[in-house]
Amino acid sequence: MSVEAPEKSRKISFLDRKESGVLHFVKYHGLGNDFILVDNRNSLEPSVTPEQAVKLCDRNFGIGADGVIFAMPGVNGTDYSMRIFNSDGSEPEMCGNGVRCFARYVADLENLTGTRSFTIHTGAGLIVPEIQEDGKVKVNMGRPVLTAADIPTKLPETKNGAVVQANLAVDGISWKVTCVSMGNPHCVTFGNERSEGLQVDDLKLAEIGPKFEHHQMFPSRTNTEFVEVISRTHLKMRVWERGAGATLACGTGACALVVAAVLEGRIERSCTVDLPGGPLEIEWREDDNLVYMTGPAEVVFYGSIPI
Ligand SMILES: N[C@@H](CCC[C@H](N)C(=O)O)C(=O)O
Repeated sequence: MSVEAPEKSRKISFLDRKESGVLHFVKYHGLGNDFILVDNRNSLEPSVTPEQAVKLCDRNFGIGADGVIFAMPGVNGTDYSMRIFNSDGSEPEMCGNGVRCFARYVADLENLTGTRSFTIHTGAGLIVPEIQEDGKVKVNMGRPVLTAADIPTKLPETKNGAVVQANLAVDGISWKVTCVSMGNPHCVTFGNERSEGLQVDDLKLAEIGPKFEHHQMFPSRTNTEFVEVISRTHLKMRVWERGAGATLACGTGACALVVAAVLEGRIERSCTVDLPGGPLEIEWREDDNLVYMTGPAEVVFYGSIPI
């Protein structure tokens, strides 16, 4: 693997390179949730297989990342399509931190500067990121899905057709969970029968996370957010991601937990979410039911690797 510093003068020539047998990529991160971005604008078929993605994401034997993201041609009139493989090779429908990185990446590929907005086709439908003047990316993340069958979860709907504070038994403890899909499934919990309010720093995430991810109540597995309420406009969370494990941030997860916290009557609709990698601003609008996420996306390095 070769690595190049992200200097402005070298970017264009690097991004234009296309030798066969070599993958040219740019690594980005959104609050430490890191991705290998691949220029796939010439095809709707990913140029990397799920098995290769697992190797590329390996932090000891590969580049190291939480996922591989492909910038593809748009469909149905959109500017681009985005697909992603998790670090275990599975393909999720959406990725919030990834879509912010995607916006910065395509702006770089197309040599665009200043404020820019793109329409992106994803497995979760149309997503619209906008690069702001300060370099942060504000994303229209669409509307949350709350019906059990569509999340999907086998847990019962408990409140107005949504799964709110349902009981989920994990290791003999009953957890209160609210389930939300932001295109991908999320199980959000603020506590269990032993402790009503979580202190998220005390959780043994690597022990408990996989038990939620693979729980029989989640037929497509699930991402799980463990949340501590700091105030009515401030939450703190740790996440166990489907297909990636403990990560430093999850954008769809931050959106899902704000929706869950509003449904549980814990917070206002506009909120700061502290993730291990830093804060995201999330707003769930009452008038049109859309969720907006604002946060950073940064280049880590440019690289090439034989494939
Ligand atoms: N980190 C992402 C979510 C990535 C997909 C997730 N692991 C899944 O399988 O659903 C985010 O920022 O949203």
